[in-house]
Amino acid sequence: MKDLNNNKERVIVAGVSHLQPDFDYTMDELSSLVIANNMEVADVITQKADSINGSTYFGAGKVTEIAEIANADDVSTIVLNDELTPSQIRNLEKSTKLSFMDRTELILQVFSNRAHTKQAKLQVEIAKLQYQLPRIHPSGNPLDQQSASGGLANRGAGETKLELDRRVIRKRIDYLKNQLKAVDKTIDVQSRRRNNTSLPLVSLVGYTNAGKSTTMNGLLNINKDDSNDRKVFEKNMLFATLDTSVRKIDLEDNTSFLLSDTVGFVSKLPHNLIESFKTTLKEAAAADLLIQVIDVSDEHWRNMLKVTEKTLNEVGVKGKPMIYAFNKADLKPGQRFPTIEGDNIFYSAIDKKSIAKLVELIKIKLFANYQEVSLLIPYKDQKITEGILQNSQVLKTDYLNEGTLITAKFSPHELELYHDYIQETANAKK
Ligand SMILES: Nc1nc2c(ncn2[C@@H]2O[C@H](COP(=O)(O)OP(=O)(O)OP(=O)(O)O)[C@@H](O)[C@H]2O)c(=O)[nH]1
Ligand SMILES: [Mg+2]
Repeated sequence: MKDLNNNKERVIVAGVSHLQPDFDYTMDELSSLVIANNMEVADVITQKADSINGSTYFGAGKVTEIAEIANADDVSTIVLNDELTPSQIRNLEKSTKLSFMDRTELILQVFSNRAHTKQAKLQVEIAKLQYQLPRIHPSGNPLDQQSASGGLANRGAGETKLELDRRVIRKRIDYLKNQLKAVDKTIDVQSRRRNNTSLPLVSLVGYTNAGKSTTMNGLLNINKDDSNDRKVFEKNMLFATLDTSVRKIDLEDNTSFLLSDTVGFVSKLPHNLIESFKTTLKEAAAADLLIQVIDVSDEHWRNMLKVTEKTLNEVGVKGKPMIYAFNKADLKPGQRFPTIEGDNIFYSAIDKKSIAKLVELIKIKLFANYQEVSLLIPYKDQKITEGILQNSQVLKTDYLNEGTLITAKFSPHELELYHDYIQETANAKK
C-alpha cells in the first residue's frame, strides 16, 4: 500500500506575536489547519515584536533566520499566522526565494478540499477568487503589456495584462455569484416549505470539531434508532461539515422541532468566506433557539466561545436565546456530567443519558413561551386544521357545527399565524 505520509508536503509555521493574548492558541490552531490541509509541520518559528512589519511582516533579521532554517529543514513553504498584504508576500518571496502561504489562503484551501455540494463549491470558489484578485502578479513580460494604440473598438485598449487578468477574474466572480444565487434560491424555497410547518427551529452552532454533528446524530436517535440515512457526517477533522442539514426531531410527548447542523467556525475566519457562507448560516439566523456546542475538553474552549460569538455577530445573528452546550465532558477529567446549570449543560454527545438531558433543556428553553389557546377553525379552512393537527402540540379536538375546536400549546409565531381563529386563551401561560 502506498504510504500517504510520504506524499505530504512539509512546511514551517510562523507568526509574529505582538502581545495579543491568544497568540499561542492561534499558532496551535494554525498547525491543526496545516494538518487538516494534508501537510506536515516541520518547524514552528515565532517572533515577538511591538507591531507587524509593514513590508515584510517579520523584522529583517527574522526573515534571514527563517530562510536559513527552511534550508536546513529542506522546506520550501512557510505558512503564516495572519493574512498578509499582497506586497508583504511578494517582498518575502523575493528576498528568500521561498513560497509563503498566509492563514487566509490556508483556510480557503481546507474549505476547498472539503466542499462537495454545488453550493459549498461555489461559495468557496468565490471567496478564493476574491482573495486572489489583488494578489495576481504582473508577469513582468513586456509583451504582456497591451498596446495603447489598439483602437477604440478594443475595450481592453491601454489595459495591461494584469488589468485584463483582473477583469477576467471579476467576470468569473460575477458569473459564479449568479450561479450561487440560483442555488441559494432553490434551497431557500425548500427552507420556506419547511417553515410553513411552523415547527420551531433549533440551530447547532459553534467551533469546528466541537461535536455539532455528533450532537445532531444523538438527538436523531433519542426515541428510536434512527435510520442511518437521516444521520449527518461526523468526523474528527476540521470543517467536516460545510453545508446546512435540517432534520425533524420528534419527542416522546408528541412535540417536534426542526434541528439544523451547519459549518463550524475558526479564529480569523476570512471575511470573504463569511460573506459567501451567509446563506448557509441563514438557518441559524432564522432559529428560535441556538445551541452553541463547545468542546470543554479543549484547553482553549474560552477562546473558541469568543470566536463563535464574534462570528455569529458578524453574520448578523444577535440576541437569540442560546443554550451553552459544553460537550466532550467525558474527556475532561473530574468533570461531572450530564448536568444542567441555568442555560449551560455539561454533557457528552456520545452518551445517551446526556442527550436525554439536553432534550430537557431544549424543551425548557423552546417551549417556555408557548401558550395554551383554543382555536375555532371553520370546515372550509380544513388545510389549516390539518396543519395544526400534524405539527402543533394539540391537547384536545372537538368537531362542532361551526368548525373544528382545537386546544393546543402554540408558539408566539403560531399564535400570530392563527390569530384570526383564537377563541379563548387559557390561563396556561407557563
Ligand atoms: N469522546 C468524545 N468525542 C466526541 C464527542 N462529541 C464529538 N466527538 C468526536 O469529535 C469529533 C468531531 O465531531 P463532529 O460532530 O464531527 O464535530 P463538528 O462540530 O460537527 O465539526 P465540523 O463539522 O468540522 O465543524 C468526532 O470524532 C466525534 O466522534 C464527545 O462527547 N466525546
Ligand atoms: Mg459537523
